[in-house]
Amino acid sequence: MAAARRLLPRWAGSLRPVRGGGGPGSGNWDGDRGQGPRTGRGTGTGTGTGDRDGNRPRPAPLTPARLCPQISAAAAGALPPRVKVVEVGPRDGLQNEQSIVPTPVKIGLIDMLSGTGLQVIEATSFVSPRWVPQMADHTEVMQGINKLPGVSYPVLTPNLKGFQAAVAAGAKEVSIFGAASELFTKKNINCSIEESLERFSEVMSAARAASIPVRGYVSCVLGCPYEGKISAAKVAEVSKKMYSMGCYEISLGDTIGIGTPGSMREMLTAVMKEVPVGALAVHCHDTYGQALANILVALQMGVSVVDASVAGLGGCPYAKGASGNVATEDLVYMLNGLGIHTGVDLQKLMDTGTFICNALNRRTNSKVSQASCRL
Ligand SMILES: CC(C)(COP(=O)([O-])OP(=O)([O-])OC[C@H]1O[C@@H](n2cnc3c(N)ncnc32)[C@H](O)[C@@H]1OP(=O)([O-])[O-])[C@@H](O)C(=O)NCCC(=O)NCCSC(=O)C[C@@](C)(O)CC(=O)[O-]
Repeated sequence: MAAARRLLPRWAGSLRPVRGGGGPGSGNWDGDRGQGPRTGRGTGTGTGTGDRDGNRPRPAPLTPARLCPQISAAAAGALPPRVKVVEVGPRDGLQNEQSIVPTPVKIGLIDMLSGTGLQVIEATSFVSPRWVPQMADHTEVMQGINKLPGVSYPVLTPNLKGFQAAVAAGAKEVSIFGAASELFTKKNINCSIEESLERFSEVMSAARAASIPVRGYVSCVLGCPYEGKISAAKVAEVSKKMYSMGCYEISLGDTIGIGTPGSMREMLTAVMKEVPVGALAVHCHDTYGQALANILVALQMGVSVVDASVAGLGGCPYAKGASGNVATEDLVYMLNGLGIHTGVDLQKLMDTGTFICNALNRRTNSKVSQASCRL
Protein backbone atom coordinates (compact mmCIF):
# COMPACT_ATOMS: atom_id res chain seq x y z
CA MET A 1 0.00 0.00 0.00
CA ALA A 2 1.35 3.42 -0.84
CA ALA A 3 2.25 5.45 2.21
CA ALA A 4 -0.49 7.91 3.02
CA ARG A 5 0.29 11.54 3.77
CA ARG A 6 1.71 11.74 7.26
CA LEU A 7 0.55 14.54 9.48
CA LEU A 8 3.52 15.74 11.42
CA PRO A 9 3.22 17.27 14.87
CA ARG A 10 4.39 20.82 15.48
CA TRP A 11 7.72 19.81 16.98
CA ALA A 12 8.70 17.49 14.14
CA GLY A 13 11.85 18.41 12.31
CA SER A 14 13.07 20.95 14.78
CA LEU A 15 13.60 19.91 18.33
CA ARG A 16 13.40 22.62 20.92
CA PRO A 17 16.60 24.60 21.24
CA VAL A 18 18.80 23.73 24.15
CA ARG A 19 18.50 26.27 26.89
CA GLY A 20 21.88 27.78 27.60
CA GLY A 21 23.79 25.75 25.07
CA GLY A 22 23.44 23.68 21.96
CA GLY A 23 24.25 20.38 20.44
CA PRO A 24 24.99 17.08 22.00
CA GLY A 25 26.51 17.13 25.42
CA SER A 26 25.52 20.67 26.23
CA GLY A 27 22.12 19.98 27.75
CA ASN A 28 20.43 21.91 30.48
CA TRP A 29 20.06 19.35 33.19
CA ASP A 30 20.77 20.74 36.62
CA GLY A 31 22.95 23.44 35.13
CA ASP A 32 25.81 21.19 36.03
CA ARG A 33 27.48 20.64 32.71
CA GLY A 34 30.45 22.53 31.46
CA GLN A 35 31.92 22.84 34.93
CA GLY A 36 34.91 20.68 34.32
CA PRO A 37 35.36 16.98 34.89
CA ARG A 38 32.79 15.36 37.11
CA THR A 39 34.19 13.41 39.97
CA GLY A 40 32.55 11.05 42.37
CA ARG A 41 31.40 11.25 45.94
CA GLY A 42 33.78 12.72 48.48
CA THR A 43 36.30 14.18 46.09
CA GLY A 44 35.94 17.73 47.27
CA THR A 45 34.62 19.25 44.09
CA GLY A 46 32.36 21.61 46.00
CA THR A 47 32.52 25.33 46.12
CA GLY A 48 32.66 25.70 49.90
CA THR A 49 35.63 27.26 51.63
CA GLY A 50 37.46 26.09 54.73
CA ASP A 51 37.32 28.04 57.95
CA ARG A 52 40.20 29.47 60.04
CA ASP A 53 40.34 26.34 62.17
CA GLY A 54 41.39 24.38 59.12
CA ASN A 55 38.12 22.49 58.79
CA ARG A 56 37.73 20.83 55.43
CA PRO A 57 35.67 22.65 52.81
CA ARG A 58 32.04 21.63 52.71
CA PRO A 59 31.29 20.14 49.29
CA ALA A 60 28.27 21.29 47.32
CA PRO A 61 25.37 18.85 47.67
CA LEU A 62 25.62 15.74 45.57
CA THR A 63 22.87 15.21 43.05
CA PRO A 64 22.41 12.47 40.48
CA ALA A 65 23.45 14.96 37.82
CA ARG A 66 26.73 15.72 39.62
CA LEU A 67 27.46 12.06 40.13
CA CYS A 68 26.54 10.86 36.66
CA PRO A 69 29.72 9.87 34.85
CA GLN A 70 29.40 11.12 31.32
CA ILE A 71 31.14 9.54 28.37
CA SER A 72 31.18 10.74 24.83
CA ALA A 73 28.59 9.30 22.48
CA ALA A 74 31.46 8.08 20.33
CA ALA A 75 32.75 5.92 23.18
CA ALA A 76 29.35 4.33 23.52
CA GLY A 77 29.16 3.39 19.85
CA ALA A 78 26.87 4.94 17.26
CA LEU A 79 24.07 6.63 19.14
CA PRO A 80 21.63 9.38 18.21
CA PRO A 81 22.81 12.81 19.39
CA ARG A 82 19.30 13.67 20.58
CA VAL A 83 16.41 11.65 21.91
CA LYS A 84 12.80 12.75 22.13
CA VAL A 85 11.35 11.50 25.39
CA VAL A 86 7.60 10.88 25.25
CA GLU A 87 6.22 11.14 28.77
CA VAL A 88 3.32 8.72 29.23
CA GLY A 89 2.94 8.93 33.03
CA PRO A 90 -0.34 10.86 33.17
CA ARG A 91 -2.00 8.28 30.89
CA ASP A 92 -0.12 4.97 31.00
CA GLY A 93 1.09 5.69 34.51
CA LEU A 94 -2.26 6.52 36.06
CA GLN A 95 -4.69 4.37 34.05
CA ASN A 96 -3.92 1.34 36.20
CA GLU A 97 -4.43 3.05 39.56
CA GLN A 98 -7.17 1.34 41.54
CA SER A 99 -8.43 4.44 43.35
CA ILE A 100 -9.54 7.35 41.24
CA VAL A 101 -6.84 10.02 41.24
CA PRO A 102 -8.42 13.46 41.75
CA THR A 103 -8.52 15.52 38.56
CA PRO A 104 -6.54 18.45 40.11
CA VAL A 105 -3.71 16.01 40.90
CA LYS A 106 -3.63 14.87 37.27
CA ILE A 107 -3.62 18.47 36.11
CA GLY A 108 -0.89 19.37 38.62
CA LEU A 109 1.21 16.43 37.41
CA ILE A 110 0.93 17.45 33.76
CA ASP A 111 1.68 21.10 34.55
CA MET A 112 4.81 20.12 36.50
CA LEU A 113 5.91 17.84 33.66
CA SER A 114 5.42 20.74 31.26
CA GLY A 115 8.03 22.67 33.23
CA THR A 116 10.72 20.00 32.90
CA GLY A 117 11.57 20.59 29.24
CA LEU A 118 9.68 17.53 27.95
CA GLN A 119 8.29 18.07 24.46
CA VAL A 120 5.57 15.43 24.51
CA ILE A 121 3.30 14.59 27.44
CA GLU A 122 0.55 12.05 26.82
CA ALA A 123 -2.24 13.56 28.85
CA THR A 124 -5.16 11.11 29.03
CA SER A 125 -7.27 8.76 26.95
CA PHE A 126 -10.70 9.03 25.40
CA VAL A 127 -11.70 5.45 25.99
CA SER A 128 -14.88 4.04 27.47
CA PRO A 129 -15.19 5.01 31.16
CA ARG A 130 -16.70 1.58 31.73
CA TRP A 131 -13.48 -0.01 30.55
CA VAL A 132 -11.03 2.38 32.20
CA PRO A 133 -12.82 4.46 34.87
CA GLN A 134 -9.57 6.23 35.81
CA MET A 135 -9.59 8.13 32.50
CA ALA A 136 -13.24 9.24 32.71
CA ASP A 137 -12.22 12.83 33.51
CA HIS A 138 -10.38 13.19 30.17
CA THR A 139 -12.23 16.35 29.12
CA GLU A 140 -11.64 18.10 32.44
CA VAL A 141 -7.97 17.18 32.31
CA MET A 142 -7.54 18.45 28.75
CA GLN A 143 -9.33 21.68 29.57
CA GLY A 144 -7.63 22.19 32.94
CA ILE A 145 -3.97 21.86 31.96
CA ASN A 146 -1.78 24.79 31.09
CA LYS A 147 -0.68 23.93 27.56
CA LEU A 148 2.75 25.36 26.93
CA PRO A 149 3.79 26.38 23.43
CA GLY A 150 6.17 23.85 21.94
CA VAL A 151 4.81 21.02 24.10
CA SER A 152 2.48 18.45 22.60
CA TYR A 153 -0.28 16.79 24.69
CA PRO A 154 -1.48 13.76 22.72
CA VAL A 155 -4.34 11.56 23.92
CA LEU A 156 -5.37 7.97 23.20
CA THR A 157 -8.38 7.44 20.93
CA PRO A 158 -9.46 3.85 20.16
CA ASN A 159 -12.21 4.77 17.70
CA LEU A 160 -14.06 7.61 16.00
CA LYS A 161 -16.20 8.30 19.07
CA GLY A 162 -13.06 8.80 21.16
CA PHE A 163 -11.44 10.91 18.46
CA GLN A 164 -14.43 13.25 18.22
CA ALA A 165 -14.60 13.66 21.99
CA ALA A 166 -10.85 14.32 22.11
CA VAL A 167 -11.02 17.03 19.46
CA ALA A 168 -14.03 18.62 21.18
CA ALA A 169 -11.95 18.73 24.38
CA GLY A 170 -9.13 20.54 22.58
CA ALA A 171 -6.75 17.71 21.67
CA LYS A 172 -4.32 18.65 18.91
CA GLU A 173 -2.72 15.23 18.55
CA VAL A 174 -4.03 11.70 19.10
CA SER A 175 -2.75 8.14 19.28
CA ILE A 176 -4.42 4.99 18.07
CA PHE A 177 -3.44 1.78 19.78
CA GLY A 178 -3.30 -1.68 18.26
CA ALA A 179 -1.38 -4.83 19.02
CA ALA A 180 0.48 -7.66 17.37
CA SER A 181 -1.55 -10.18 19.40
CA GLU A 182 -5.12 -11.20 18.56
CA LEU A 183 -6.00 -12.12 22.13
CA PHE A 184 -4.59 -8.93 23.62
CA THR A 185 -6.47 -6.86 21.05
CA LYS A 186 -9.70 -8.61 22.01
CA LYS A 187 -9.10 -8.09 25.74
CA ASN A 188 -7.94 -4.49 25.34
CA ILE A 189 -10.25 -3.00 22.74
CA ASN A 190 -12.78 -5.78 22.19
CA CYS A 191 -12.15 -6.60 18.54
CA SER A 192 -9.80 -8.50 16.24
CA ILE A 193 -6.64 -6.96 14.80
CA GLU A 194 -8.37 -6.63 11.42
CA GLU A 195 -11.39 -4.88 12.96
CA SER A 196 -9.10 -2.60 14.94
CA LEU A 197 -7.38 -1.50 11.74
CA GLU A 198 -10.78 -0.69 10.20
CA ARG A 199 -11.66 1.47 13.22
CA PHE A 200 -8.26 3.14 13.02
CA SER A 201 -8.71 3.99 9.36
CA GLU A 202 -11.89 5.90 10.28
CA VAL A 203 -9.88 7.83 12.88
CA MET A 204 -7.14 8.47 10.33
CA SER A 205 -9.58 9.91 7.80
CA ALA A 206 -11.14 12.21 10.39
CA ALA A 207 -7.70 13.22 11.66
CA ARG A 208 -6.46 13.97 8.18
CA ALA A 209 -9.48 16.18 7.55
CA ALA A 210 -8.79 18.06 10.79
CA SER A 211 -4.97 18.18 10.26
CA ILE A 212 -4.42 16.27 13.49
CA PRO A 213 -1.22 14.19 13.67
CA VAL A 214 -1.70 10.57 14.71
CA ARG A 215 0.77 8.34 16.50
CA GLY A 216 0.31 4.57 16.42
CA TYR A 217 1.02 2.11 19.21
CA VAL A 218 1.66 -1.56 18.60
CA SER A 219 1.45 -3.52 21.85
CA CYS A 220 2.89 -6.94 22.75
CA VAL A 221 5.85 -6.58 20.42
CA LEU A 222 8.08 -8.78 22.59
CA GLY A 223 5.44 -11.03 24.12
CA CYS A 224 1.79 -11.22 25.08
CA PRO A 225 0.21 -12.02 28.45
CA TYR A 226 -2.33 -14.28 26.69
CA GLU A 227 -0.50 -15.70 23.66
CA GLY A 228 3.08 -15.80 24.88
CA LYS A 229 5.68 -15.38 22.15
CA ILE A 230 4.79 -13.02 19.31
CA SER A 231 6.67 -13.33 16.05
CA ALA A 232 8.75 -10.41 14.87
CA ALA A 233 7.12 -10.85 11.45
CA LYS A 234 3.68 -10.20 12.95
CA VAL A 235 4.93 -7.07 14.70
CA ALA A 236 6.43 -5.86 11.42
CA GLU A 237 3.18 -6.57 9.57
CA VAL A 238 0.95 -4.62 11.99
CA SER A 239 3.49 -1.78 12.26
CA LYS A 240 3.66 -1.49 8.49
CA LYS A 241 -0.14 -1.34 8.21
CA MET A 242 -0.42 1.40 10.82
CA TYR A 243 2.44 3.38 9.29
CA SER A 244 0.92 3.01 5.82
CA MET A 245 -2.34 4.45 7.15
CA GLY A 246 -0.50 7.68 7.89
CA CYS A 247 0.71 7.43 11.49
CA TYR A 248 3.75 9.70 11.72
CA GLU A 249 5.33 7.47 14.36
CA ILE A 250 4.94 3.87 15.51
CA SER A 251 5.59 3.19 19.18
CA LEU A 252 6.57 -0.43 19.77
CA GLY A 253 5.28 -1.55 23.15
CA ASP A 254 6.84 -4.23 25.28
CA THR A 255 3.57 -4.25 27.20
CA ILE A 256 4.58 -6.80 29.83
CA GLY A 257 8.26 -5.89 29.95
CA ILE A 258 9.34 -9.39 29.06
CA GLY A 259 11.84 -8.64 26.29
CA THR A 260 15.59 -8.81 26.45
CA PRO A 261 18.20 -6.99 24.35
CA GLY A 262 18.29 -10.05 22.06
CA SER A 263 14.55 -10.13 21.37
CA MET A 264 14.48 -6.34 21.01
CA ARG A 265 17.21 -6.54 18.36
CA GLU A 266 15.43 -9.33 16.47
CA MET A 267 12.07 -7.52 16.53
CA LEU A 268 13.54 -4.15 15.49
CA THR A 269 15.49 -5.77 12.65
CA ALA A 270 12.21 -7.09 11.24
CA VAL A 271 10.23 -3.87 11.77
CA MET A 272 12.94 -1.65 10.29
CA LYS A 273 12.54 -3.48 6.98
CA GLU A 274 8.98 -2.13 6.82
CA VAL A 275 9.03 1.19 8.68
CA PRO A 276 11.86 3.75 8.55
CA VAL A 277 13.76 3.84 11.81
CA GLY A 278 13.17 7.60 12.05
CA ALA A 279 9.47 6.85 12.49
CA LEU A 280 9.94 4.32 15.31
CA ALA A 281 9.72 4.70 19.06
CA VAL A 282 10.13 2.15 21.83
CA HIS A 283 7.85 1.82 24.84
CA CYS A 284 9.39 -0.48 27.42
CA HIS A 285 7.71 -1.63 30.61
CA ASP A 286 10.21 -2.67 33.23
CA THR A 287 8.58 -5.77 34.69
CA TYR A 288 11.69 -7.93 34.30
CA GLY A 289 14.19 -5.10 34.84
CA GLN A 290 15.24 -5.13 31.17
CA ALA A 291 13.86 -1.78 30.03
CA LEU A 292 17.05 0.32 30.00
CA ALA A 293 19.06 -2.48 28.39
CA ASN A 294 16.40 -2.89 25.71
CA ILE A 295 16.26 0.86 25.13
CA LEU A 296 20.04 1.01 24.73
CA VAL A 297 19.86 -1.63 22.00
CA ALA A 298 17.13 0.37 20.27
CA LEU A 299 19.29 3.51 20.44
CA GLN A 300 22.23 1.62 19.00
CA MET A 301 19.97 0.58 16.13
CA GLY A 302 19.07 4.19 15.42
CA VAL A 303 15.80 4.70 17.33
CA SER A 304 15.67 8.20 18.80
CA VAL A 305 12.21 8.38 20.38
CA VAL A 306 11.63 6.69 23.74
CA ASP A 307 8.48 6.53 25.87
CA ALA A 308 8.81 6.68 29.64
CA SER A 309 6.70 7.28 32.74
CA VAL A 310 7.67 9.58 35.59
CA ALA A 311 8.44 7.61 38.77
CA GLY A 312 8.00 4.45 36.69
CA LEU A 313 4.25 4.56 37.31
CA GLY A 314 1.82 2.38 35.52
CA GLY A 315 0.88 -0.74 33.73
CA CYS A 316 -1.91 -1.78 31.44
CA PRO A 317 -5.29 -2.75 32.92
CA TYR A 318 -5.52 -5.51 30.32
CA ALA A 319 -2.03 -6.93 30.91
CA LYS A 320 -2.21 -8.37 34.43
CA GLY A 321 1.06 -8.28 36.35
CA ALA A 322 2.76 -5.83 33.99
CA SER A 323 4.63 -3.17 35.92
CA GLY A 324 5.15 0.45 34.95
CA ASN A 325 7.05 1.90 32.07
CA VAL A 326 10.73 2.65 32.44
CA ALA A 327 11.04 5.60 34.86
CA THR A 328 11.62 8.83 32.96
CA GLU A 329 14.18 9.89 35.58
CA ASP A 330 16.23 6.73 34.95
CA LEU A 331 16.00 7.12 31.20
CA VAL A 332 17.12 10.76 31.32
CA TYR A 333 19.96 9.87 33.70
CA MET A 334 21.19 7.20 31.27
CA LEU A 335 20.87 9.51 28.26
CA ASN A 336 22.70 12.29 30.11
CA GLY A 337 25.48 9.85 30.91
CA LEU A 338 25.72 8.92 27.24
CA GLY A 339 25.96 12.59 26.27
CA ILE A 340 22.63 12.39 24.43
CA HIS A 341 20.61 15.57 24.51
CA THR A 342 16.98 15.43 25.72
CA GLY A 343 16.31 19.00 26.86
CA VAL A 344 14.85 17.58 30.08
CA ASP A 345 15.84 18.92 33.49
CA LEU A 346 16.50 15.87 35.65
CA GLN A 347 16.03 17.66 38.97
CA LYS A 348 12.65 19.07 37.96
CA LEU A 349 11.67 15.62 36.75
CA MET A 350 12.59 14.10 40.11
CA ASP A 351 10.60 16.81 41.90
CA THR A 352 7.61 15.89 39.72
CA GLY A 353 8.10 12.23 40.62
CA THR A 354 8.09 13.17 44.30
CA PHE A 355 4.88 15.16 43.80
CA ILE A 356 2.95 12.30 42.20
CA CYS A 357 4.34 9.67 44.57
CA ASN A 358 3.27 11.77 47.55
CA ALA A 359 -0.17 12.24 46.01
CA LEU A 360 -0.50 8.49 45.46
CA ASN A 361 1.16 7.65 48.78
CA ARG A 362 3.60 5.49 46.89
CA ARG A 363 7.33 4.87 46.72
CA THR A 364 8.95 5.88 43.46
CA ASN A 365 10.04 3.13 41.07
CA SER A 366 12.83 5.35 39.77
CA LYS A 367 16.19 3.97 40.87
CA VAL A 368 17.76 7.39 40.32
CA SER A 369 15.25 9.05 42.65
CA GLN A 370 15.65 6.28 45.22
CA ALA A 371 19.42 6.70 45.10
CA SER A 372 19.25 10.47 45.35
CA CYS A 373 17.22 10.18 48.54
CA ARG A 374 20.15 8.31 50.06
CA LEU A 375 22.78 10.87 49.03
C1 LIG B 1 -12.48 0.46 22.49
C2 LIG B 1 -13.66 0.27 23.38
C3 LIG B 1 -14.40 1.56 23.58
C4 LIG B 1 -14.58 -0.75 22.73
O1 LIG B 1 -15.56 -1.15 23.67
P1 LIG B 1 -16.90 -1.83 23.19
O2 LIG B 1 -17.72 -2.12 24.41
O3 LIG B 1 -16.59 -2.96 22.28
O4 LIG B 1 -17.53 -0.63 22.35
P2 LIG B 1 -18.85 -0.46 21.57
O5 LIG B 1 -18.54 0.27 20.32
O6 LIG B 1 -19.61 -1.75 21.47
O7 LIG B 1 -19.67 0.53 22.53
C5 LIG B 1 -20.10 0.13 23.81
C6 LIG B 1 -20.34 1.37 24.67
O8 LIG B 1 -19.12 2.09 24.83
C7 LIG B 1 -19.25 3.42 24.32
N1 LIG B 1 -17.99 3.83 23.70
C8 LIG B 1 -17.42 3.33 22.61
N2 LIG B 1 -16.29 3.98 22.36
C9 LIG B 1 -16.14 4.91 23.31
C10 LIG B 1 -15.16 5.88 23.58
N3 LIG B 1 -14.07 6.03 22.80
N4 LIG B 1 -15.31 6.67 24.64
C11 LIG B 1 -16.37 6.54 25.44
N5 LIG B 1 -17.35 5.62 25.26
C12 LIG B 1 -17.23 4.82 24.16
C13 LIG B 1 -20.41 3.31 23.33
O9 LIG B 1 -20.99 4.57 23.14
C14 LIG B 1 -21.31 2.34 24.01
O10 LIG B 1 -21.99 3.01 25.07
P3 LIG B 1 -23.48 2.58 25.48
O11 LIG B 1 -24.29 2.78 24.25
O12 LIG B 1 -23.40 1.13 25.90
O13 LIG B 1 -23.80 3.52 26.61
C15 LIG B 1 -13.23 -0.29 24.77
O14 LIG B 1 -12.75 -1.57 24.61
C16 LIG B 1 -12.21 0.57 25.44
O15 LIG B 1 -12.48 1.68 25.83
N6 LIG B 1 -10.99 0.03 25.62
C17 LIG B 1 -9.89 0.83 26.16
C18 LIG B 1 -8.86 -0.03 26.75
C19 LIG B 1 -7.71 0.81 27.24
O16 LIG B 1 -7.81 2.00 27.43
N7 LIG B 1 -6.60 0.12 27.50
C20 LIG B 1 -5.40 0.76 27.98
C21 LIG B 1 -4.67 1.55 26.92
S1 LIG B 1 -3.68 0.54 25.86
C22 LIG B 1 -2.19 0.41 26.69
O17 LIG B 1 -2.08 0.78 27.82
C23 LIG B 1 -0.99 -0.11 25.96
C24 LIG B 1 -0.02 1.00 25.54
C25 LIG B 1 -0.68 1.97 24.57
O18 LIG B 1 0.39 1.75 26.67
C26 LIG B 1 1.23 0.40 24.87
C27 LIG B 1 1.83 -0.80 25.58
O19 LIG B 1 2.21 -0.70 26.75
O20 LIG B 1 1.92 -1.83 24.93
